[in-house]
Amino acid sequence: MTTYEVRAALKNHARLSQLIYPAQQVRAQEQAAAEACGLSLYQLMELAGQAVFEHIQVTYPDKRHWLVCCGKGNNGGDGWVVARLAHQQGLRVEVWTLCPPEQLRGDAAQAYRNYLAASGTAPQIAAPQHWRGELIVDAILGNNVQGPVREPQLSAINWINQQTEKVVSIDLPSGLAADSGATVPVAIQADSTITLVAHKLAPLTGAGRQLAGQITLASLTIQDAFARLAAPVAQHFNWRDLPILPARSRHAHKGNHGHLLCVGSHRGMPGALALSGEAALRSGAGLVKLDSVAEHLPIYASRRAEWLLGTEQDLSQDLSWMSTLLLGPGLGQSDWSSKLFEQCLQFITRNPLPLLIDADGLNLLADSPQTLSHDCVLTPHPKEAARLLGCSVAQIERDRLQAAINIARKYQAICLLKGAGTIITDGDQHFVCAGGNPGMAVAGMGDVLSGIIAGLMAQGLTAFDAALFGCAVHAEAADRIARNRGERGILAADLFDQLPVLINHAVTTHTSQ
Ligand SMILES: NC(=O)C1=CN([C@@H]2O[C@H](COP(=O)(O)OP(=O)(O)OC[C@H]3O[C@@H](n4cnc5c(N)ncnc54)[C@H](O)[C@@H]3O)[C@@H](O)[C@H]2O)[C@H](O)CC1
Ligand SMILES: [K+]
Repeated sequence: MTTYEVRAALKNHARLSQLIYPAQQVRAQEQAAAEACGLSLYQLMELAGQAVFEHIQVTYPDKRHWLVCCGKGNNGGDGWVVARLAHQQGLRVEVWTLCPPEQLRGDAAQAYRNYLAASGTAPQIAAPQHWRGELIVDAILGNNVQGPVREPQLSAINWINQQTEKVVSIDLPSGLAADSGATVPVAIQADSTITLVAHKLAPLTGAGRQLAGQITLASLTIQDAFARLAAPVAQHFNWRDLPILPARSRHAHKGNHGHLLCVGSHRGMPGALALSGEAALRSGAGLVKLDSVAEHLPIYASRRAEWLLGTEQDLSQDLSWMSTLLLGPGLGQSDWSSKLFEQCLQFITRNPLPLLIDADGLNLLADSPQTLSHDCVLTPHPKEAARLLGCSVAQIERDRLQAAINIARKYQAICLLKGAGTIITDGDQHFVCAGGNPGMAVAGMGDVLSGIIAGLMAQGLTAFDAALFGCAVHAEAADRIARNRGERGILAADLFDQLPVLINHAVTTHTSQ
């Protein structure tokens, strides 16, 4: 397979709705973008309020008694617009303002005055007592949270999180830091979030994906002007965005599609390497060899005749045979593990070849850090990422993108940081996978992912392209199963049947066009 520019194709076909912007870029450019469209910032706030109001009416048509909680800034201003529109439509709406109205400034003050003129109803300052409504609009904090949430916003967030009614957040769940995803100390748990102007990173990865609920983007009619002015930080993508893989030549033979060597599975852990090895075959790798402890070989031989098999005695010759190395699934951290790890890394250092390090291979790498190459993919989950950076898991989760960038730069490799909204970066270009679901948080899913990516690298995709393609296919496979059978009870091996369909489906779809 010729080297294929998955990354370039994703970037060339990116829609604005897939680009992710730093909050500072949104705040800096939305005014110029609005003015380029003949709009004032206040008119943009009106559009924001209308978008939120219409979203709520469509999503929750039966909810006729709302509480709108407005903060001090323009996120609160959006809330005043929503409250006014709801009042004008005859809904029962109460406003809880965290800022005495006379202290409001700018567009937010204007939105408040328009609300008061339309409703004649003064807002309440204190937390509602014995409130019995149906829906809460979170207009407390938006994309401009600075530092840990202070009072009275903190108490308001905690009060809302204790209610049972539906919660709709404007722009971001209040308290969620737009770019890092930090929630210090707490953020709103929303049922849905209407993201304004452009996507920010936090709701798309890590805890933010849970806090935001269902995300809807409202670009407020300024998307084209905004895209010309602002610089995105990352791109959101999924399986449907993947470019076609080149069809295979008619006279291909198994040697054309890579010699993948999978090293791992210390004594008692045969399953990990089997999952990776099968995923690699299902992803189109030509020859796949498993090197593990001798006692596992009969298990592998009885499970899949297609594999070549070896032990640590064969490792030296197998390293010379291979074109791509997958190191780590089930490897363990024993002396046996360390010996194989060192032998593999020393070989790769002398003979640079595509390499994927996963699982305990990452823990062993963390114990003896060394720079690798951009033809290497590291696939840590947050705990392994913390080991690789020598920090805590909490620090990883407080800024997932920066953590992935730090790993990519420290080890000079592609970093795929697993978790909700997997992040893939080479340290300069950053992608967030939109696919995936909590049903993937089960044993073996990581082994399958590493097998898919290594299988694609064996077929000639670059490390970055294989990580992007493999991550999206892995997530889509699990999402299809979840759509059919629900999220609980998905087994890692269940993905195998989906893999050829998804990889070849891309080929079939595009070749038919
Ligand atoms: N017309 C427009 O500009 C539009 C803005 N949109 C909405 O506005 C927000 C961004 O508004 P901004 O005033 O910049 O910030 P916020 O409303 O998010 O909050 C700032 C506000 O909150 C206080 N604050 C900041 N940090 C903390 C903290 N850690 N604890 C407590 N309070 C905090 C701060 O003092 C300010 O008063 C954006 O999200 C949109 O919702 C729309 O895009 C429409 C056009
Ligand atoms: K909000």
